[in-house]
Amino acid sequence: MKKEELFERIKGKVIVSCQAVPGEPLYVEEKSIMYLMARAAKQAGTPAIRTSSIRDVVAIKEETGLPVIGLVKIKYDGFESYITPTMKEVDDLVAAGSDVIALDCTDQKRGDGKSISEFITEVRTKYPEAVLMADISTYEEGIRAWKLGMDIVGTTMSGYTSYSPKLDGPDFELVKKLSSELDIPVIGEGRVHSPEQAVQMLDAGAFAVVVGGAITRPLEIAQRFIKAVEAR
Ligand SMILES: CC(=O)N[C@H](C=O)[C@@H](O)[C@H](O)[C@H](O)COP(=O)(O)O
Repeated sequence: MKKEELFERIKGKVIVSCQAVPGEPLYVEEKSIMYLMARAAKQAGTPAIRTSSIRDVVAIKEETGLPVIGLVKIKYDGFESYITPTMKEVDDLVAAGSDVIALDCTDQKRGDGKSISEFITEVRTKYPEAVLMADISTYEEGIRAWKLGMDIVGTTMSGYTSYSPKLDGPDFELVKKLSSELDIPVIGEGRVHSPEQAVQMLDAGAFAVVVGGAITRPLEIAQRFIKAVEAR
């Protein structure tokens, strides 16, 4: 799908993130079951799915026919970044037909001696036509990713790097600042737990919103209910 067509499709919408990694209740070793979550999200009207792992990218594309924002979560020795940290994962996602490739564009430590600017430039050079999403945690990281030619910036990592604010809810401020500066889509992502917060993300300037755990992580949802009741 062409970049412009994809942008038109997701503008002002909720993209559902369907992810389960080993250790999570919905991770099944033998086969991907995330395509069932994606089926539900499609029926609800989502224009695209965000997912992790090659097998889930493939299964979800096959099930839904929707464009997919793909990433590979992997923790290499010496790396803090774990979202599509090296060219190997980028190559695999491209080969799997991922419509968008999401990668960590934070200042977190990389174990390969490359700066994040070098890595982004390598990816952009190798795949000039790919649609690349930068998962960032601060304003400065967002600006740098944009300057280096990333196509989309997402606030995915805000709250998950040691130096970004630890908020209970979404980072509306970051969305607001980035969307007023950048001429590429800024996706509001991370801890959007209610429909009201999704609307607030768009009101803050987000081009689209990604909602994950609040829809597709039953453990997280159940914990939130139980915690609230226990605190009563
Ligand atoms: C920090 C990190 O690793 N985020 C991951 C990135 O893809 C996913 O685990 C999140 O579910 C996704 O960002 C959506 O966020 P939330 O599930 O809060 O709606």
